[in-house]
Amino acid sequence: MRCCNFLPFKFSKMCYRVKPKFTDKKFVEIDQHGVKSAVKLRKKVFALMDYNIPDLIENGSGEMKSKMNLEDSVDDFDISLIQKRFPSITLGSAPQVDLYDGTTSNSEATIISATEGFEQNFYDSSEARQVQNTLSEASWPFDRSSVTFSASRKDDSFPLTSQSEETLDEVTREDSQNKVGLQSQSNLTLNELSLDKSVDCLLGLTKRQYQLLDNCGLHTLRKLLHHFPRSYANLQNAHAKIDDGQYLIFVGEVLSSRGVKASCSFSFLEVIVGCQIADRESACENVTDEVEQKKTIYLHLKKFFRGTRFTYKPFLNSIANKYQVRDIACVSGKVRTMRAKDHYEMREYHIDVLEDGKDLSLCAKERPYPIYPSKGGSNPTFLRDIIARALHALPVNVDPIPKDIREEFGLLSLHDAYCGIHKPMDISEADLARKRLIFDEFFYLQLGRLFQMLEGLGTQIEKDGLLEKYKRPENNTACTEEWCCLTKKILELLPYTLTSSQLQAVSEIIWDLKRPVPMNRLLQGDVGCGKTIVAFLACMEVIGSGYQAAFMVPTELLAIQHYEHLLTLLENVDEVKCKPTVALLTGSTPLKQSRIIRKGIQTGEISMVIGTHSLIAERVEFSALRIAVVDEQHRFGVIQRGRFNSKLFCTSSIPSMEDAITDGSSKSDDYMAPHVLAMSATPIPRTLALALYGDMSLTQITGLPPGRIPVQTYTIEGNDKGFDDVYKMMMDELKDGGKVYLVYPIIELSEQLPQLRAASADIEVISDRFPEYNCGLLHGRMRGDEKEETLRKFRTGELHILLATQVIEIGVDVPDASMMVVMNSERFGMAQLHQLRGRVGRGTRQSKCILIASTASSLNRLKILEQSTDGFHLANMDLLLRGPGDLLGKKQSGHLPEFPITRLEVDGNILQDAHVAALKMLSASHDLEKFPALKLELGMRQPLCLLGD
Ligand SMILES: Nc1ncnc2c1ncn2[C@@H]1O[C@H](COP(=O)(O)OP(=O)(O)OP(=O)(O)O)[C@@H](O)[C@H]1O
Repeated sequence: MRCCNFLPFKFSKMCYRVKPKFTDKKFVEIDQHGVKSAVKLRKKVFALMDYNIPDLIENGSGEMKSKMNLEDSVDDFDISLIQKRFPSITLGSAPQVDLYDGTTSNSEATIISATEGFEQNFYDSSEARQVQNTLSEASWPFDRSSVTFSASRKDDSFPLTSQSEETLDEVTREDSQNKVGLQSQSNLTLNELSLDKSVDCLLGLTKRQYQLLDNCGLHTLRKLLHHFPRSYANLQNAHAKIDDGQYLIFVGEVLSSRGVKASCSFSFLEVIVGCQIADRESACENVTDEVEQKKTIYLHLKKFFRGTRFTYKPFLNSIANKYQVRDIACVSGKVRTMRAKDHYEMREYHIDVLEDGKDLSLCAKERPYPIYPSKGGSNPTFLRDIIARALHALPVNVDPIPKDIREEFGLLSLHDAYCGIHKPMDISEADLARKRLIFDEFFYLQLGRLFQMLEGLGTQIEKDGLLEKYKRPENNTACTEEWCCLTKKILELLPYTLTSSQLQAVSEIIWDLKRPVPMNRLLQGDVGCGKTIVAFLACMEVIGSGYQAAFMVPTELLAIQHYEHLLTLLENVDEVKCKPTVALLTGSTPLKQSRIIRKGIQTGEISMVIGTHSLIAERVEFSALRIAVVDEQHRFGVIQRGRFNSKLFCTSSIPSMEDAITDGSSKSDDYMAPHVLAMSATPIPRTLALALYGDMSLTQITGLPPGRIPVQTYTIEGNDKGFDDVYKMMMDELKDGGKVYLVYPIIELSEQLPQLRAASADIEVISDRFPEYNCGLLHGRMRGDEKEETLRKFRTGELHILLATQVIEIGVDVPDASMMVVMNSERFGMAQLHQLRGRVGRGTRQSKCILIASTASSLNRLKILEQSTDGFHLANMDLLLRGPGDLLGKKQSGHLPEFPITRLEVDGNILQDAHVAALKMLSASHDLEKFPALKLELGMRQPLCLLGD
């Protein structure tokens, strides 16, 4: 066999076997063949095999020993001395610490407290701060002159070794102190502030790497830096037993450092670090031996480079020379056991060379090790390296938020935040960094929305007024005396008195209605708290001032219910000069009638219209629409809600109501978009509401009307015994004069889901079971009039049991319905179940709600409902359990801004800060002209077209 064919064959075989014992033998064979390139080939073998250096040293030829220059190193190196300085080297395996693992903030709190405890025990942080690490490995390709470092960061993760670099650090420190700040923002060059430079500004980035980043969508520094770690491994000091895949931290001596060209386009750096650790195994064998046994382990740190340019000798030498034999280094990362005993490979690692005379205790500190999610096929180690480079390339004064705002809200600078999230010295630093980045996510959202609202206003006074309104929402109420006559009259005629929370809500809304700026308000309240009357009163206020009102609901059933309710309320309103004319407009309204109604709306004869989506149809033209109420607003898209905005009114008043105009504001209010009052009966946590509707004012009705008895909730497993019990309870309730809802997840039986009970299939079963009571069926496939007829019969008592699907979930108000049974209730979300439950307990009767679960295991989640009837509490629980996406449903969560790092369920307080900060900035400069960097950043983050409807 020809030598050139033979050698590759032999090598490939060796590599395949990966048996270090054969290494020497094979080398002898190579030498025997006298191949010129034997040395070269040998390097390739090293590259491709898990070879065993000490074996080579002990068993190998002298030539090899001298080449490797390792013998002395091993002899001289007394790791035990160093290890004595690290009393913390006691821990073994460590679980990975997930940044976002838990569903509550507890996990984060535990991590922090655990770390704090650890730090207290093992080192004095002031000492630790003194240590300087060496230049990180990833820094080699940079143009060092362009790199600046933040001095405000307590520990620099990218410490410098040379004097000149320290001087640079000093300069930067002064620089950062002087430059950043509210007054000086105009001094910053916008170029410097831009995080949106292409990643190709990173020196040393190969074409292939650039391509890779581009493919993953990480084409700018911002994108790259916003690829946040998924979690942090909690680095532990190596103990005797090292397992595959652990993230460990070691201190040891560099035994060798080599840059090896493995092929014409492939090279690698290998640094071998020897570390001494306690030898548990031999200690166990020799129990009488009091002296602790030590053993040396060998870490093979490997880093691979692909590309011809990385195979040149100067490059290989430069990377190898960064680590000198006998350097003491702190190595952290993921270990992989090699075949040879006590040899471990690390491909994902971080190495810091420690300087002489420095306190090494820092190395014993637990250090979070960022773990990145892979993206677009690029591996996490690669991303880690590139991100490290991006951090180096990041100018220190990259922060568009002025210094005084940062100080006021206790925020890190943006530069430090990026360093802190990607290379934290400890978990608390990562946490601070995270706080800053979350702040930014909320801040720009709030800023953008407020900015846009201000832009829509003409005068400075109006702008100041709007900001003032947001700053002091508690002052924004109109007391009852300020209400118009019609509203006051209806208030008097109500068969009940409003609760204080309802009164407050009406006052807030009416205050807003009197402003020249279109209101955009969300009225939230628990099921049955009495939102409808609050909205009606708001409509009356507008009508009483000579304008029109529209009330849009998601279902026809609800529209009819509200219409009838309002007519009853207005029946007694005789003394008022102009009694409002109310119309009902839904998809089922006969064509002729709907034409008449539309005409009435257009001429202004109709002052209020209640209806479904039909109200926002283009053909419906209002004469003077001043308020649009959108009930169950989450059922409508943002666009649909926004449609009302196009219904500007062009005359100042309705002809028939001219006399009623009291506020005299009409003239100036021509061509204004109507006020929008959105209502939600699905309480969503305040944070989520603000995030979703950042541009909306929020009014909450907190209590329930007096005399309500909380609904008793029971969870029961749906087995034979369970159903027997439920039927018995139903019978008792019916005998007692009550009415029962049975709620089903589906209408017809399904072959795919045989465990589900279906409404139409059960009607016979229930009728047979309760022969002396009348049963009715209500579901979404029925015609509008059929549904209405069935509901009417149930309301009047002709029907005693109503088998329904979730069509009854919203708005159905039958006050004397006193019991609800929900079949397969695990199929419903918590908020949905709460809504359903809200259909009972609306009168003075003690009501029950029975949640039947298909399996025992699903009972736990339902038990939360057993314990609480507070919708806000349940919404919070739901948010924690399912996250905002599921809680809001597809339609609405589609409008939730993307929060890459924020968890809305736990980060609510930061949102409040961000809101205040945004108001401050805009108060200082309405158009942000004083803060060009901030304005630029806002434009980058929030393309304004995405913000509005
Ligand atoms: N202050 C009050 N005192 C007594 N009853 C009230 C009061 N306010 C409203 N109600 C009555 O409470 C019932 C529920 O009111 P309403 O339908 O407005 O609630 P809601 O908040 O819209 O509920 P849902 O979210 O279920 O639609 C109605 O029958 C209403 O007449």
